[in-house]
Amino acid sequence: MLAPATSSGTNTLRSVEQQINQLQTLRHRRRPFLPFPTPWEQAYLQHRQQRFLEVDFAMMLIGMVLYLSFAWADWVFGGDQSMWMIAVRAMLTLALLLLALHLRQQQSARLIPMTAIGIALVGCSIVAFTTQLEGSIRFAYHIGIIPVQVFAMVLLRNSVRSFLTCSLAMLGVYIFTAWWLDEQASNAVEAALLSLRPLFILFWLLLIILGTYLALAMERVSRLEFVQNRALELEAQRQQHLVEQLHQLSITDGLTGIANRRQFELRLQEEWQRARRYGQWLSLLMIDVDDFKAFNDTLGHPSGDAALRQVAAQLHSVCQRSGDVCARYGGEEFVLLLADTPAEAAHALAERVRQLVLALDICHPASKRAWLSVSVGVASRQVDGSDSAAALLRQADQALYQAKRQGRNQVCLAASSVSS
Ligand SMILES: Nc1nc2c(ncn2[C@@H]2O[C@H](COP(=O)(O)OP(=O)(O)OP(=O)(O)O)[C@@H](O)[C@H]2O)c(=O)[nH]1
Repeated sequence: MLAPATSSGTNTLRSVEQQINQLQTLRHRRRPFLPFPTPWEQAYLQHRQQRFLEVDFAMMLIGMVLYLSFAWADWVFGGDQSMWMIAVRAMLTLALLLLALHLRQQQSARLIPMTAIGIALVGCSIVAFTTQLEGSIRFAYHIGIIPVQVFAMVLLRNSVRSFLTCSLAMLGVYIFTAWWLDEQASNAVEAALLSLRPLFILFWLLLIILGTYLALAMERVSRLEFVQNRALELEAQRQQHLVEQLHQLSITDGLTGIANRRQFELRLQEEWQRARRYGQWLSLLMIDVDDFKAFNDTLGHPSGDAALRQVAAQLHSVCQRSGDVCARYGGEEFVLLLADTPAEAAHALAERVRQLVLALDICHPASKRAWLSVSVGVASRQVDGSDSAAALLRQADQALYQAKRQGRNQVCLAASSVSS
């Protein structure tokens, strides 16, 4: 029967519509940050990853090359400390490169948080270098933290959380180190530079505030774009479900849930053509409920409807093969189209159908048999170019008429079926 398929389609449609409504609510939220429910958050991270992966990865490589290239400064100004500073630079760059390559290959959504950790480590390494250097040159290393902060602004532009965590971690380490070491100036220039440190921290803070604002705006745009794309995808799914449902409705009988006459006529033409191509047998059973007007008149139309549904279910149960079609032809008349089935097999099946309906034990007070029964007309032919599907239908109808004339509750095989 077609009805259950339609109801599962309705459930899917409802779930798609619920998601569209949820997305609409999200879209109209005024808050600067747009968090998603967990499954969508995962999908969003994946989407962001795919969109920016290549461009961000190139930027990371540039950052690593720049960081490593400053080994020359360690070599020239590092004095006794130069070797370990270069070693730290090289090892950190190598570790970050391997990690970035791995996460890129995995298409992992952790690339952004890992980038934040990597940038924070680079920043901390520069703070560590400043603690080891002697003389005024160490203040050039202090300034070196600013390009790192700018890289954080660029690479973490779509993730406020990662940007803030990374930036505040670097600033925190810097302030803590400055306070803990309590550096002393050895000349007037150093004293002037040390007195400028609060200003430096203030500039840095301004940079972080600016970066946070940019990241919030960029992330919001990126999330809204994701919501919009998802809504479009779901809308396309909704349209497709609606078209499928409409199609199902157009080929289904509303009362019984089996195929309707329209669908039967289409399938009859298809099966007729197929049988003609392969020279196969095609059989048609026309089934009519006996004395149904009297049934309705005595038990009422609702009981008549219920009886028709039960009969349809029995008929449907005998259609086992994919080429078989069970349809309501109209009123209390049904048809079974049996592909690749010769006359004897069709006759046997028709007899089974008749008995199955009797076995329903539906009481029919106005019938002389006392139980609801059907008459069946059977027409079969081995299809060639000499005849038409309409002729097969006519023959089945004539056989049904004969079954009615002979007293109902019986099966009649069309004469033409035997001679074929
Ligand atoms: N309850 C109900 N009755 C229907 C439906 N479609 C057709 N009928 C009734 O089926 C009856 C068919 O009556 P007839 O064509 O006179 O045939 P019959 O009484 O079955 O007599 P025979 O076919 O000669 O045995 C009519 O009373 C229709 O109203 C339906 O969907 N529901």
